[in-house]
Amino acid sequence: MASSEEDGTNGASEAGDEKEATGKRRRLGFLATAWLTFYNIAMTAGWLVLAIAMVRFYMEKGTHRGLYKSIQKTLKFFQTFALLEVVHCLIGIVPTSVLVTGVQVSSRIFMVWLITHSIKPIQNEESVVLFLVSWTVTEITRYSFYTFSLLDHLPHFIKWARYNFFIILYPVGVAGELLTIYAALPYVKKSGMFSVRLPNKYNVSFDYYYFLLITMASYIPLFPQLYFHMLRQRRKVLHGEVIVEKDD
Ligand SMILES: CCCCCCCCCCCCC[C@@H](O)CC(=O)SCCNC(=O)CCNC(=O)[C@H](O)C(C)(C)COP(=O)(O)OP(=O)(O)OC[C@H]1O[C@@H](n2cnc3c(N)ncnc32)[C@H](O)[C@@H]1OP(=O)(O)O
Repeated sequence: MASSEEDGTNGASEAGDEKEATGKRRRLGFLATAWLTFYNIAMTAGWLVLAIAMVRFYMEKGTHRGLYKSIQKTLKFFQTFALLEVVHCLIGIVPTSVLVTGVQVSSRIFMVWLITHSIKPIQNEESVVLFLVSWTVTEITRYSFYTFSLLDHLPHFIKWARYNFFIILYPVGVAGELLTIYAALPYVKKSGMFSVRLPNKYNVSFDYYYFLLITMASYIPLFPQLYFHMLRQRRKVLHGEVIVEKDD
């Protein structure tokens, strides 16, 4: 964890940040900046709507049962819209790796469409709330961070939150996702859904149950890479490591 001294800014680094932001806008061009600003504002608003809907639901009903059903349309829309993030990387308007973004976005799309949407009996699992809450807090922070950065008015708290909340929210979200997939396994095995059995005219077989087991196992090598990527970003942004390297 960073100390407040490490996280705080001083005059020199603030001036550096400002110069860097202006440089970034110039590099991006007007159209890309305008699009990203619109995209980030829309996504912040979308996830804020989701947060408000979840809090209102819980306050009115006093239970998490039925929560997923009540927010699913908004969730599906905004999480699917996030596929554009892969496009942003591919066309080079954001400097993030296509692979890192691809893994992050595809795992979310997979959770939304191929797990929670498709397997109705698991929609009331507590683990669904776990990943919904951690995704929502993360995305409100992340998209507002990008928006304020593009507008050159980044409050320190948003920057701090972007590069600290994930330390807890990432493992919590991953735990929620894995527990939800785990809860889905018996239903998938019993129903044989999305599976293709032999014999068939194409002579191929696919077992969704084993696919889910492999997917769960793939979190072991993939999640640490995303987590360490974020830790590196945190060191760069909050501790100014790259700025020091550039000055050298
Ligand atoms: C088909 C089945 C697939 C199954 C796969 C199974 C394996 C899955 C394993 C992985 C599990 C992940 C689970 C996950 O869903 C759980 C959660 O999310 S829980 C909640 C907590 N989550 C997080 O904290 C997520 C953190 N992730 C991210 O932030 C991003 O998605 C990530 C791509 C990982 C990192 O983002 P990035 O590299 O972009 O970091 P930065 O924010 O520091 O940005 C770098 C620079 O890019 C600029 N940028 C990026 N996006 C924008 C934008 N939209 N608008 C403007 N600018 C943008 C940013 O400003 C930085 O620029 P610079 O360096 O110049 O300052």
